[in-house]
Amino acid sequence: MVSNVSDKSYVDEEPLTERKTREEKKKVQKALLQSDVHSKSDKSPVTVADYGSQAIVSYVLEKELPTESFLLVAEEDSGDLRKENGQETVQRITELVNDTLVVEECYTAAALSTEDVLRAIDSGKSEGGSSGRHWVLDPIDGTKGFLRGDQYAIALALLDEGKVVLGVLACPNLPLTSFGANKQHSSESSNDKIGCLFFAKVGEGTYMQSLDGSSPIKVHISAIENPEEASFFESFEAAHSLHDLSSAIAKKLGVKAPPVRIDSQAKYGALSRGDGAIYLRFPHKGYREKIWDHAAGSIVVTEAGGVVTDAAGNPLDFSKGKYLDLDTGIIVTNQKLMPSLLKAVRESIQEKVSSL
Ligand SMILES: Nc1ncnc2c1ncn2[C@@H]1O[C@H](COP(=O)(O)OS(=O)(=O)O)[C@@H](OP(=O)(O)O)[C@H]1O
Ligand SMILES: [Mg+2]
Ligand SMILES: [Mg+2]
Ligand SMILES: [Mg+2]
Repeated sequence: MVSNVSDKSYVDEEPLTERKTREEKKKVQKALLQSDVHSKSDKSPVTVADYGSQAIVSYVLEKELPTESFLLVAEEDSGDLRKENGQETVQRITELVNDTLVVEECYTAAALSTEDVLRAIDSGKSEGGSSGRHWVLDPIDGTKGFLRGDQYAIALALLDEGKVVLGVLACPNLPLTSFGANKQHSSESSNDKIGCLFFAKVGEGTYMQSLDGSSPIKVHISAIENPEEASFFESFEAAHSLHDLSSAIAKKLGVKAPPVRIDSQAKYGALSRGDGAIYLRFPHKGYREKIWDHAAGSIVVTEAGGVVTDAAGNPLDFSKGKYLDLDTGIIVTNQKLMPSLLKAVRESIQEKVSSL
């Protein structure tokens, strides 16, 4: 629940002209990106925006933290870009990066070369682990959502000795007020202002502010205790999570509302302010979860009072390198609902197995 919804800077409707400009920008962005989408070896999409975002975050972190030995675990690498047919794409990424850095006045002096950009992307090659400090970055989480003009997030976290101690989640298409069961694609149609930044530091709670810079407010996970009143989030993409298993779990719990399907770690952000009460994620057999898909989101939720575990109730372990080594899936809710959610998950998985 957003604690001070009476704060007018949050709930003011966006003026019509600004909304039109934003919609126009989105259309242009979408058209531009359709022609700049590439397929990675695992067949997932990557765009100039994924590479550009990784280059910028990596470059800025390294500039801002000159005294720290800088280790970054990030999703993208420059392998495909360094191939012969990657030159044109690298050129476009470099233009995008320089145009963006120019807007931030302190970086105007530095026009980056294509090699600087490739190097910045490759700073993200650290493997993570249980010792020292590692930044963890998903430069665009929910690339498919980004391409559809739906939800996506830029997700950055800091691991200290394998534990998440800081998380920042930028959700440019997430409405500032709420994203509930009846607002599945509200970023396209509502008058709400959009663009949220969530941030959490261990022991200090979770805060949200608008991406255009209002003052932060503290947010809290839903306090709902009766599952009949709860709504739940799951992946937009059926290929990323077993929707039929989530639906069986929700039915067993007595959840009445239909699932709210949104892309990316925006689900964790929305959950941290009480938009829904549960997040269920059950990837298809054989998929290995990466730490950059959950590190920032998990601290944003836990610092807001939530609990994040695997399907067996174990906390997520970010100390094992790039991958999360977990049992079956990821579930998130508040402390009150977790015991009954775990029971419903266990029973539904057993029923699924015995029906095979
Ligand atoms: N097969 C499969 N199963 C499970 N998860 C997968 C799978 N393939 C990809 N991914 C990862 O899902 C990330 C997108 O987040 P979500 O799954 O939460 O969003 S959604 O499906 O787009 O709704 C997405 O993150 P990005 O690659 O950053 O977009 C992937 O890391
Ligand atoms: Mg990806
Ligand atoms: Mg991701
Ligand atoms: Mg990504």
